[in-house]
Amino acid sequence: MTAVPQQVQDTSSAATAESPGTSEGENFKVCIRVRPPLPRELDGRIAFSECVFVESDRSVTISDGSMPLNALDGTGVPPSPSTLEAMMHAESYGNHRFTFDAVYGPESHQEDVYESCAKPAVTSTLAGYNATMIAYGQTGTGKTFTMQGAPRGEMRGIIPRAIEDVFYTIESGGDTKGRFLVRAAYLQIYNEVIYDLLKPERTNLAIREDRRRGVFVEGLSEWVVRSPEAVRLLMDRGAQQRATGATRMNELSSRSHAVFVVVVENARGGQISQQAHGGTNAEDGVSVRVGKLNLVDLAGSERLSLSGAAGQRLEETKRINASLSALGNVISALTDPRGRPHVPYRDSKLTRLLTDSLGGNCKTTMICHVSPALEAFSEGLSTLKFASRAKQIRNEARVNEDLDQKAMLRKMELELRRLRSELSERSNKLVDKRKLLEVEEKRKQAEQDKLRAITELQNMSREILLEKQEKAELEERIKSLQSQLLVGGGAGDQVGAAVGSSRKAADGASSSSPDGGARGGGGGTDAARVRQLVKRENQRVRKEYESKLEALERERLQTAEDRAQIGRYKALLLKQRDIMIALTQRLAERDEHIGTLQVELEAYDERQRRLEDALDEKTVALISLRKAAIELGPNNDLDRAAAAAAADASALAASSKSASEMYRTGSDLSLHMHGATLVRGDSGAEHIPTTSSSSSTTTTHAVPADDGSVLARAASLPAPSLENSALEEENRALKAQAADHAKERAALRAILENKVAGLASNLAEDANMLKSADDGMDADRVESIGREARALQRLVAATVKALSQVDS
Ligand SMILES: Nc1ncnc2c1ncn2[C@@H]1O[C@H](COP(=O)(O)OP(=O)(O)OP(=O)(O)O)[C@@H](O)[C@H]1O
Repeated sequence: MTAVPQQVQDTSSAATAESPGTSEGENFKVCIRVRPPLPRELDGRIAFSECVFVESDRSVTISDGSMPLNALDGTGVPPSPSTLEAMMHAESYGNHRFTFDAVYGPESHQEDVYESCAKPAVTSTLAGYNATMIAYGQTGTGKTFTMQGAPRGEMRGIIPRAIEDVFYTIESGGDTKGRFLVRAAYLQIYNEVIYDLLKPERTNLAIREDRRRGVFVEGLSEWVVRSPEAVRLLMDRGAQQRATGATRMNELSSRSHAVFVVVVENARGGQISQQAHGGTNAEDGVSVRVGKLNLVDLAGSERLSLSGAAGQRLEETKRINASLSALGNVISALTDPRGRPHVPYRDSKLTRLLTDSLGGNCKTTMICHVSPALEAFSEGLSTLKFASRAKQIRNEARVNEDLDQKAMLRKMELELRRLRSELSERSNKLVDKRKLLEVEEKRKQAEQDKLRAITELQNMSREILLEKQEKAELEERIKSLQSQLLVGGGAGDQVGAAVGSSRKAADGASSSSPDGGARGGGGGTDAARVRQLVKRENQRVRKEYESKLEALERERLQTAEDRAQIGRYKALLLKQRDIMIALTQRLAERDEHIGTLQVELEAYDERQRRLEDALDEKTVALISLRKAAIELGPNNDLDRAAAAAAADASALAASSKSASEMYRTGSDLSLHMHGATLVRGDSGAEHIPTTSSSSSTTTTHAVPADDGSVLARAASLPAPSLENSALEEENRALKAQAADHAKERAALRAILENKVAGLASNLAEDANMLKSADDGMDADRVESIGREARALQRLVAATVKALSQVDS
């Protein structure tokens, strides 16, 4: 092997300048992970050629293959300064060796990476530190694999393992003490815009900074989680929202920087108490530590010339490269050997968000990923140089005490405490209310008992009073009896004897007391007698009272019976009143009917009168004709015709008059039927017997013009035959008129008969009804209505009879 200048740049001296034990060096760790070759690299057109060689768990060499890797191996000769200088200007070829906090080769396991690289930072968050894990590297080098990996199993990445560890550590209670609250948030920076991956509607979020919270994303949703499973669900949800796309180097390339944030609050010491005014009491020995773990999966850098990206993909790549370049600038500024000039955190959202993680209050671990393939030599070398530079960053990590007492855990505990106290207060109130109700119930019961007792007492005292009164009455009676006995006033021989012996006994005892007999030794018998007397008297009085009570009871029953009877009478009276009202209505209707009939009758009379007048005039004319006929000679036709006409007229007049009178004097049962019966003679002519004086009267009447014409015609008859035929003609007309009249009369009679019969039957019904309901009714009134009805019935019968006679 020819001697060639060593082109190995060994950064180990710079990277490990600080001993691992010092805090600042510990706070910013840089690890390298080399992924295994992918199938596409192994099976590609160009045979796979390796360029990254892991030499130990802390050192790695990258070689473009232009010289043997082991060229310096075994020489142990450090490069001369001139050689180093030459190397610095020949960065893109040759062999480069780097030393870091840890180097993981292609065969490294997820668990190893987590345990040695991530775990210390993760557990430090439980102690109140900020910790950040940043996966850096070219696209397709395994950043997402390291951070997320598979959700379950051996391939689980740092994030799921970190979450599990957080909960495991809390639950196992090892070094951790107190109460914990774990919250999670998930965001992505895509095209320099911040998105909330757990609330996709929240976009374009702003980064803010304040003294208490440091740098934070305003409006980013935080989710309280109680188990690794809950966190896994959040991660899955967020991963679905994350921007990915296929690139030449990676089929599922992350096109955004993703940050999964876990905040752990730990309250230690005494309980958080709430002051009366609602604030917290800082003096109660409670300390709340707030640790924040940022798990950052950066989008991969990509050479535009190689990516072949265009359009949106090109824009994404540019933005990704720009933000990664800003990250490089921040790191350069932070590691500037001239000191710490302006650090351009604000040049990108990524660096702004990672302000604390880069040179601030944080325990940061950067895992830089490289591809083993020679084709990625240039990017790999660039990554290693970047990592080497970052390794010089110094962070100052300190425990975050929640001095302002605004930690969410504190707030939640206070809220919990407040709610608990409210609950207990309400429960107490409820109990109080229940007690109050019970007491109230008891009070009511007691009041009722008291009232009942008072009533009973009143009853008892009333009874006692009565008893006392009775007793006093009895005593009074006894006294009066005794006084009677003392004076010996005829109260019976037995009593007199008893008292007499009592007095004797009293005298013997030289006692002047009225009841001395009972007290004295010899008065024992007297006292017994008196008692017997009193007993008897008592019995008598009792009997007397009992009989009085019975009498009173009887009286009470009688009164009740009377009252019931009165009620019945009252009901009957009401019924009778209703019947009277109905009857009065019927009578009024009947009066109305009678009035109508009266009017009809009067009309008929009027017509009758006119007919009679006409007949009278005819009669006069006939008489004149008769005279003329007599003068002409016997048995002439004119004479016969005149006689027949006179008879006819006379009959008609009589008939009219009788009918008229019959109706006018309808109430008179001894109705006279004037007029005559029409008799048909053998000759066929009608014969009218002249029974009326009017028929033979010779009185002359003023003849009206029409009827006068008949007379005039008769008087001026040229021959008797002509006269006769005229008269016969007229006679026939009169007969026809009479027949019409008779028909009319018959019809009128039928109507009248029906109406009168109806009225009569109504009256009969009324009378019957009255009879059946005359219980307690005025007897005179009933009788008078009955009489009226009977009279009407008789009147009707007579009328009907008379009419029948007229007809026959
Ligand atoms: N250590 C590893 N062991 C096995 N396979 C790995 C490892 N690292 C990466 N891979 C595989 O390499 C491919 C690319 O990995 P990954 O997507 O994690 O890269 P990346 O750096 O996140 O890419 P990008 O920046 O484009 O998102 C995946 O198929 C992944 O499974």
